[in-house]
Amino acid sequence: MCKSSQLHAFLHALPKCEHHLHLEGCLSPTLLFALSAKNNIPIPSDPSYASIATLTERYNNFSNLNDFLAFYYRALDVVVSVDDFEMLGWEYFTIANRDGVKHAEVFFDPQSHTSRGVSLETVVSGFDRACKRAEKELGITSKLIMCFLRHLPVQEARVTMDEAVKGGYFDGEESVISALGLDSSEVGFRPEIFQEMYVEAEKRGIRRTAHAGEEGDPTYISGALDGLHAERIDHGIRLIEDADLMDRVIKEGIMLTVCPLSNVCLQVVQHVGQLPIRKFLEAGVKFSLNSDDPAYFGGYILNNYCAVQDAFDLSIAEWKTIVENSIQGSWCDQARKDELLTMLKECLSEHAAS
Ligand SMILES: Nc1ncnc2[nH]cnc12
Ligand SMILES: [Zn+2]
Repeated sequence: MCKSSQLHAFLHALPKCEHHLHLEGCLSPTLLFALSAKNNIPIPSDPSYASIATLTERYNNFSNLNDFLAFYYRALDVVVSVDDFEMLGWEYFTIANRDGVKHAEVFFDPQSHTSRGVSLETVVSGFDRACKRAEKELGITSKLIMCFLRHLPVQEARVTMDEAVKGGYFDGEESVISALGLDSSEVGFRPEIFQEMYVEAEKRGIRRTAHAGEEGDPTYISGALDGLHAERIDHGIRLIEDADLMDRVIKEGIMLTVCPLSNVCLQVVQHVGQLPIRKFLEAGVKFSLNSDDPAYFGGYILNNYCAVQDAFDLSIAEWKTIVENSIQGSWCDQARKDELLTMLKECLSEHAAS
């Protein structure tokens, strides 16, 4: 709940688009223990995994991105079947629906599963089922974004991409996987390393984004733009450190997918008020607000909207800008964007009348 309960209702009602959400980051301690029991796969012996409560407590104390990622990858051992992946995806969509998400472009990390002997087909089939069910039962439209793990050798990304192409999942915006992303440990793993795959994806009509400027300096952002032809930047908050690059991002209309609670949990900033939200709004940098790995970072998208409101006391006009930009920066078709813009207009009128 936000400090202002009237604004909480308004933020709740806004038609949200989420662009930075790792489906694997929705594996809550409760679901981890449930899948461990169901699949008879032991929980790690580390004392942090003694109970749901100790694990939740450990999740409140990440020291940085790599500290978090070790828990994120280890937890995945319990996710093995198509049903498990569907359950994980469905966990996200049901909570996203509660929070007012209408359109979601969600990441998944195939290499974190294929390295354990789980096939790409199993992963994609399960997540795709969750996406289709979300559209049918909740009216949430979605896209799947396949991410390469940048800490692994580039040849392994090549193998993953070849497999996606061979499986018929990766050929144009309308295919099961409609976009490419890049995630995992950032510093030391520059975006340009993955250029070859991004060039091929562009030729295939695949949309492109990359994590950059989360822990890495602004050259990681320019590297993703120049080297990968990224159309969006995930996180990107360190853009604020380079005025010329910021001008370029504004001119080219590149949208950042900002994740406020994630940045606090991973100690990129000490509190949400330190994020350049107001500076981005004043300068005209487009951004959406997102939850990243909500099972680990203490909140889903509405918690992120509320945290920004509590820290910056934004006006209704500023929220209109944020939500409009997040609709326009989505990769859905124009008809869907028009529907979302109409929902936004209705939400604003209702708020004005209240
Ligand atoms: N915040 C994040 N940054 C990089 N890789 C990730 N994988 C899951 N969450 C991530
Ligand atoms: Zn992320």
